[in-house]
Amino acid sequence: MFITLEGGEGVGKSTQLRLLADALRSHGHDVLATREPGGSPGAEALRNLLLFGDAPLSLRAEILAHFAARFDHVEQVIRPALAAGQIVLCDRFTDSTLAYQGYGRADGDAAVLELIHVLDAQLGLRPDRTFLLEAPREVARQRLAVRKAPTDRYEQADEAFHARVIAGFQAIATHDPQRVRRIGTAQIGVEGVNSLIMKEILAVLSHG
Ligand SMILES: Nc1ncnc2c1ncn2[C@@H]1O[C@H](COP(=O)(O)OP(=O)(O)OP(=O)(O)O)[C@@H](O)[C@H]1O
Ligand SMILES: Cc1cn([C@H]2C[C@H](O)[C@@H](COP(=O)(O)O)O2)c(=O)[nH]c1=O
Repeated sequence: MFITLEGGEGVGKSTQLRLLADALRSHGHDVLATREPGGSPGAEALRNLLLFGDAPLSLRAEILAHFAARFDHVEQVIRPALAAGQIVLCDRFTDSTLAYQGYGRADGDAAVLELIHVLDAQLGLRPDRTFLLEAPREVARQRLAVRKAPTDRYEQADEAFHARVIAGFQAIATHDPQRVRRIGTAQIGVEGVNSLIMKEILAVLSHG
């Protein structure tokens, strides 16, 4: 089973990934928790370039770099883990490229979305479930302000960019409601979000 967590910065993806991995392990499952961009040595090197490199890439170069990282991660880490029967939990996947590059940078430009879909089709791996965590941007910004992590290129982008990213995620969820579950995180707290996601994952594991 391949599960992804998606959403803007500060909505709680990394927190939920850790809690889900612990909860699934306590139910006896073998779990791989991973992230994008990154998750394999080559992809982590590309993450550093994409998030903290001095030279910003042109849009299509940036998309290809995200997919270069993704192909390496899928081929070297995710597929072998799935083949070994592990549940794979991934913090971000192709939906983030659609939201950040396709909507955030390209404002939904059809040719750019098509490029991303073509690369994704070559990848040939779709998540069984995606949990789209959501919070008003102001709430997410306040959470990030207390978190001590270095600020990356995307976090530094202006509010109009982040508004397009959030609208992009909403469009993805609207087009694929069977796969993508939207969860508002502003009101229900970390544990509440975790139990909603666990309930759904356990249902999928028992009924398919
Ligand atoms: N449901 C929640 N309610 C309140 N605070 C939360 C909730 N979920 C996460 N947080 C807090 O918000 C901060 C950001 O959470 P986290 O790092 O998990 O977000 P993220 O989506 O992974 O962010 P990024 O994409 O920037 O890595 C953390 O300090 C975390 O403890
Ligand atoms: C996979 C992917 C990620 N991004 C952006 C989104 C975030 O701003 C960073 C990753 O940081 P995080 O703290 O690990 O969430 O990268 C992107 O723009 N495109 C992508 O495909």
